[in-house]
This record gives sequence, C-alpha cells and structure tokens, in this order.
Amino acid sequence: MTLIVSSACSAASGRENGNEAGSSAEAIPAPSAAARPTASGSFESGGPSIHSPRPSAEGASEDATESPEPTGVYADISGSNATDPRRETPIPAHRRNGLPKGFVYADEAIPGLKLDIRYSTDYNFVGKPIDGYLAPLAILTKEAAEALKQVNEDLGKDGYALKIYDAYRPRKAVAEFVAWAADAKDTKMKEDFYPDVNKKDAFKLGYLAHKSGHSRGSTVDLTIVDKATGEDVDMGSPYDLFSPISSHGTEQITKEQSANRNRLKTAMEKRGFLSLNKEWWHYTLKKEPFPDTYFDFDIE
Ligand SMILES: C[C@@H](N)C(=O)N[C@H](C)C(=O)O
Ligand SMILES: [Zn+2]
Repeated sequence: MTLIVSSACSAASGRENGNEAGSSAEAIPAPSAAARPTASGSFESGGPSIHSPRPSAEGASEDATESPEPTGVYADISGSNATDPRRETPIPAHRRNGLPKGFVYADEAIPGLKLDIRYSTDYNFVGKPIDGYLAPLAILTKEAAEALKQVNEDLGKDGYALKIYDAYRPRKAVAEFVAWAADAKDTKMKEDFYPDVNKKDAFKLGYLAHKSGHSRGSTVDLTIVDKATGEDVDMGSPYDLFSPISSHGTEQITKEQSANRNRLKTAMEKRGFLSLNKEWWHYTLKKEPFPDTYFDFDIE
C-alpha cells in the first residue's frame, strides 16, 4: 500500500489542478470533433445503491498529521451483497467490492447521470485502457458526488444532463500517463488528441498533471448532454483534445459553443467547483475532503 501526500503546487488552490482560469487562447486551427467508437462503458444512471465491503484500502498517507488517512474501514455498507431494494435488478458482482471510506459510485449517487469512461476503453489519448480502470465506472468523494447531484438537478431543469468522462483516477494511471509522454515513438492517438502538441510537453503545458487532482477523488472531467436527444452539447472541441482551443476564453470557437461551455462552468461554480483554464471539461470541488491525499485503489 502506497500513497503520496501533496504539498502546495498551484496558485488558487495551492494544489496542482486548482483553478487556473485566466490564461488566453493561442491561435490554432479548430480540429474537427473526433469520431469515436461507442464506448463500451457508456450508460445512464438509475439512482442510488449500496455496496458491501472489501478487505483493505490501497490509499494510505505518508503524513497522517496532514491528511485524512484511509483507515481500512469502508463506507456506505448498508447491505451485504445482495439486492438493493431500491433497484429492480441485483447490483452486478463487479460492483460489490465496496469503496474506501468517503467514496461513492457517481452513477449511484446521481440519478440520470451518464458515463463515458474513456480511460477504461481504447479511445483515449494513450489508445488503450489505462492502469487501474478495471471497470467503466466513475468514483467520487461523497462531497463531490453530492455537489454534482445538485449540478445535475440544476441543469435538468433546462433539459440537460451531465456526462462524466473521468472522475477519481488512481495514481498508477497517472504513472502510465507519465510513461506515455516519455515514449516519443508512440504517436498512435496523436491525430485525435494532440495534433498540435509534442506529447513530451503535455505536462509542461498543463494538459496533464504529475499529481492529478483526480487522484484526490473530488475532480471530474465532464460535459453536458441534451436530455431530449441524448446528444452531446457542442463544446467546440472534443474531450481531452490537448490544444489551446480547449481553453476557457478561446476565440477559436463560436458564440454558441462558448455559451455551452459557460453553461457548464456557471452550473459547476454555483455548486462549489473550480474550473481549469486549459480544459473546459475539468473541475475540482473547492472544499474537497482529501486535499492532500492521492489515492491508488483500482476502479472496479
Ligand atoms: C488528462 C485530462 N483529462 C486531465 O484530467 N488533465 C489534468 C490536468 C490532470 O491530469 O489532472
Ligand atoms: Zn481532468
């Protein structure tokens, strides 16, 4: 069991991946939205559920005085392993493993939520499922999930729903991103995800983080879908396009696309999330419960 503990990194939050809103766009041609295969993990949430425990936590702290150390006690164990009375069908076996204390499955906490967990599929900037993503699920801290539930309700009144691309991210996944960036020979997904960026610069340019807020469990990558059509709202650039066109405030997109990004941003900020200037899809809960703890348990 290993875990690293952060110290201050970025401006606004004191952590890498805090709010760095404010940088301006650079001029590049707008890439077309990437056509992609249907992600095997895409589905819509049916509402709250329960989990049973699993034997041990993989998260631990190097500095118990500074971070809330996972204790090996697991949260939300209101039933053992069978059927949630609120669901019509049994909880699938792969989802009965329980979670570290303080974490929940996002789709079970947020009715109507959609998931498209790219890092559990081949369609991401690496081009294969990423370490630690054993299932196409989104895991968040309870606080982040509760805030996101409110965002989803707010947007629902206007006919929209949230779709999550990534939530909690194990440190082993971040380590895979680091190795990927260092491997200059592998440019398999360049065209779709980093056409104008040298992958070795992805961290330096802020598109990836060595200590990602995602590993703290209260950071989420997401977009909005139209509930009536099920279609993604047009954000002007696809998810995980490492390019200036993905920045808030870019002048490379239309007014309508900009308004769509702002719809998401306004809704997220209203419920306590901070944006990341470089990536329109990335948000971190301001009052996150584990501000200094980087977890490494698998998503399953
Ligand atoms: C890789 C992208 N989805 C992302 O989350 N980037 C930020 C900067 C991160 O790695 O934390
Ligand atoms: Zn992100």
